[in-house]
Amino acid sequence: MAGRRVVVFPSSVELGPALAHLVTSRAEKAIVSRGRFTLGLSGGSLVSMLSKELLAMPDLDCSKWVFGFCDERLVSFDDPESTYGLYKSQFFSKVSIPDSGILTIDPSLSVNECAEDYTCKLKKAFPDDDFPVFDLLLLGMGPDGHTCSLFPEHPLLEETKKIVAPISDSPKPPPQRVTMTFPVVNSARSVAFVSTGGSKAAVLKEVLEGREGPALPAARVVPTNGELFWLVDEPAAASLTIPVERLVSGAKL
Ligand SMILES: O=C1O[C@H](COP(=O)(O)O)[C@@H](O)[C@H](O)[C@H]1O
Repeated sequence: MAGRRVVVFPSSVELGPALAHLVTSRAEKAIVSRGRFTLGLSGGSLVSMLSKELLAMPDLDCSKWVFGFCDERLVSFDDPESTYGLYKSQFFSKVSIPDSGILTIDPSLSVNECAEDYTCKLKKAFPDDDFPVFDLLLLGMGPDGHTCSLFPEHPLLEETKKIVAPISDSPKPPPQRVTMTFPVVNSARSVAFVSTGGSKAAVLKEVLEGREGPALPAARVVPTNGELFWLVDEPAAASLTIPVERLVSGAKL
């Protein structure tokens, strides 16, 4: 697929620093062009890797960064399932970021109200865009091919109008969540999936090489004008037959 880069690293030891370089290089570029860097975060296994690797970057300056969430679980911030709560303890509490730089959900609301409230926050942060155009979205992919909280065969895959959608029947707990929709994901300037471990090998092949039946959610991420990276480790890439890139250690994306 044109414009898609599938980059395979021996392990997360090499992948992590490359991810951090990708984030900070896109941040520098965005701040020069637009005065700020807008970054959408995912949860799951990404949280600890990203937090550790960004904190290891010399001279990390997030004062002009605006963080949003590609999806979020509707639980209180001190619940171990809260993506914001995890980033707060592992990253936000360790760097200087103005409160206005983190766009959080309001977990006290019902799931429908929460999606509406988060839509308003994104519209306010992106007043010029019909769908918010993030500089970079970092995505994960579950073993079922879901990304954000967009799950296989779920009606939300067909959403074309909403910026943020509520979901009350997530097959992966917790059941109540809010998620960015595909129009937002595919409007981003850059999207990077991070996928590691042998448990992702079979689904990664289906997503990147195609499958019979409807495309899995992760395969529907095709930025309209933006760049798309798949950063994966060797165990996740084990079943791939398409050409991939293998960067030498320390190379930048
Ligand atoms: O539930 C979620 O799962 C996906 C994938 O997580 P992973 O642990 O398999 O990497 C994640 O991207 C999403 O943000 C999260 O809510």
